[in-house]
Amino acid sequence: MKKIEPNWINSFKKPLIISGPCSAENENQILEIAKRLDKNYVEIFRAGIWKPRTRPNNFEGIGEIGLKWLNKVKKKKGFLVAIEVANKIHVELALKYDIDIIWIGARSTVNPFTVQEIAESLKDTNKIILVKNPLNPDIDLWIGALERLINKGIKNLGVIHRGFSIYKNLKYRNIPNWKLALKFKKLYPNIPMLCDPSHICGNREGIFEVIKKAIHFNYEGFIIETHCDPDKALSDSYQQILPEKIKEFFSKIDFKKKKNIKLEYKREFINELDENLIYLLSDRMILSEKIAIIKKINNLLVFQPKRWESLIEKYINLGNRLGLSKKLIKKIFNEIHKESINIQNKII
Ligand SMILES: C=C(O[C@@H]1C=C(C(=O)O)C=C[C@H]1O)C(=O)O
Repeated sequence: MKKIEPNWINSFKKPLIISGPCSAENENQILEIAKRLDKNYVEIFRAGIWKPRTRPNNFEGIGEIGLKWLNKVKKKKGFLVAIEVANKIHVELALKYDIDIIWIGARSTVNPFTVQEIAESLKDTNKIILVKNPLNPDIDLWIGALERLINKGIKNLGVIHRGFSIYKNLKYRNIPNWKLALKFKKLYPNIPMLCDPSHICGNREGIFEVIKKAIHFNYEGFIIETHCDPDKALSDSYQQILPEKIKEFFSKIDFKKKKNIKLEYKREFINELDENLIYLLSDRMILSEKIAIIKKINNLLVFQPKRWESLIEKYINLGNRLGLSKKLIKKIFNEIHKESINIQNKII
């Protein structure tokens, strides 16, 4: 990748906060959210105009009229405005309505044809272009998207870590990969990196915990979804927070208090893995309950020595291959098995 000069981000407060609704729904909603966002914290107003929904027949965005509402936010409320684009027509409209910041969504970053089309229609723009990570944790795909934009003379670039798609939701809707994002940062230190806690979490509860982590990892900014009535939002209602929450949270953060990043980063990894272990254990015990119901109906014994012996042998071998002692595997799985038997005995 060509060298990128340090840049546009310096003209904003640190951290840069982009906020606003997942989707523009109506003019009142847009103006109300803009009114309630504190401009001492939020400098850029976001709103989805075209929404890439997983299943059809959902609200797929308000379209061009929403760009007029964003112009009002710009003129009346003094925010810069940001939207997502996913094709040439979106780009043309974004430029026509003088949108200041344009981002490419995760579902577009995965597709080089889409990125190429967007890059060509943005050719030589001075607008700020942000690229969300692709759905799958493939750093080259992310870098490739930036290269396509750079090749078309686009200079004001940034990236957004919005987490990666997973088959099964454990704690997150899209699991953050801090390691991959930090690797990116190391490779391209002059490209500002923002964090999108709303899409990482997929719920309101975890958002500020994710922001705190990202602050420790030196992220330059955040894109956070806000709505004046989150429960009634037409898209992603679970993850939007009230506009006032932004000031409430950021006013309490001491940005000078930095922790040891290397240690924090490793600890973060451990916490993440431990939490996933707990989620998996919970799933495993739920399955034991279901098995107990089947055993009850079929008059079977709870303890199945043959199955248990074959399982423990298999696990010891797998542990051995992965550098874990027989003693450890036996200890852990004996406890798990004991608990599983207790659960089943209560049902039978
Ligand atoms: C879950 C079962 O019941 C018991 C519990 C087991 C476990 O938790 O791994 C395995 C065998 C049985 O002793 C089963 O029969 O598969």
